[in-house]
Amino acid sequence: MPDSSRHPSIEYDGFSKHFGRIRAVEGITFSVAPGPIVGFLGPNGAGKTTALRGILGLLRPTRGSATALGKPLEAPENRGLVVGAHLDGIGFETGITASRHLKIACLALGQPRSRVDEVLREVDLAALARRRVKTFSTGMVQRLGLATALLGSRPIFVVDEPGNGLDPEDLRWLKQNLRTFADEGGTVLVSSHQLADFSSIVDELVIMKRTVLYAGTHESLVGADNATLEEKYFELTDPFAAQ
Ligand SMILES: Nc1ncnc2c1ncn2[C@@H]1O[C@H](COP(=O)(O)OP(=O)(O)OP(=O)(O)O)[C@@H](O)[C@H]1O
Repeated sequence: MPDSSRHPSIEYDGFSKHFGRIRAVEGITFSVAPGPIVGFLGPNGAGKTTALRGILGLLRPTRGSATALGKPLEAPENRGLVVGAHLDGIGFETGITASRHLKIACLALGQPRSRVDEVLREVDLAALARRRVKTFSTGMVQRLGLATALLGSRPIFVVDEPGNGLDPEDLRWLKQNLRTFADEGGTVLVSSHQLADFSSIVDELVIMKRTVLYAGTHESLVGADNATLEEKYFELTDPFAAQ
């Protein structure tokens, strides 16, 4: 992002990912520093999840690089300790309880079991710790995903479409949590295609559609001509429809 006084935690440098003939992401370059909440926006199929999977070391770039704290996260033991992530469509073993799920994740991450109760409290799921995940609502599943991402007390938090399935109360809770994490010096990159949900919370924006269309502050995007984020977003992503 444009403020070079903060050392970036996430850096994409010419990152491209092709799946056969599908050019999902083409040469994206931007960085994210601790402090601001950075919204990663783009229409369906724009390549957001592919780019996030790149930073998590879950896929290899066709060209370029994606690094967190200066390194690619390909080693699984590094991945969990640097970046807490909650990706859209993540699966849970539905027959187990929330508490059991988190205990297994603690083992995988080398975290003490005491973190389980702490994160359950952080995401307001303590009362449901012994309920089976298959009985959870979508919002509860989202909270469990976020709890898993928070387990390692990591400096970077990457969240893909966290608003999906959340009611307004859940959404307010989520925004407050992301803000607290960022205010405490965490790095937050949160993807969405739901503009209204996040326009009130993101400080900086990366808007992409295969390539980066905008990377900068929320204020400078909408400020100059007093436009709304939605107007600017459509101008960038669908210039013909915006006319
Ligand atoms: N494993 C894969 N194999 C083939 N094509 C893929 C694969 N993963 C993603 N794609 C394609 O890459 C493009 C970008 O997909 P991606 O999921 O990254 O977009 P997105 O911005 O996250 O979309 P959404 O908001 O709908 O989740 C799409 O055309 C998708 O079909």
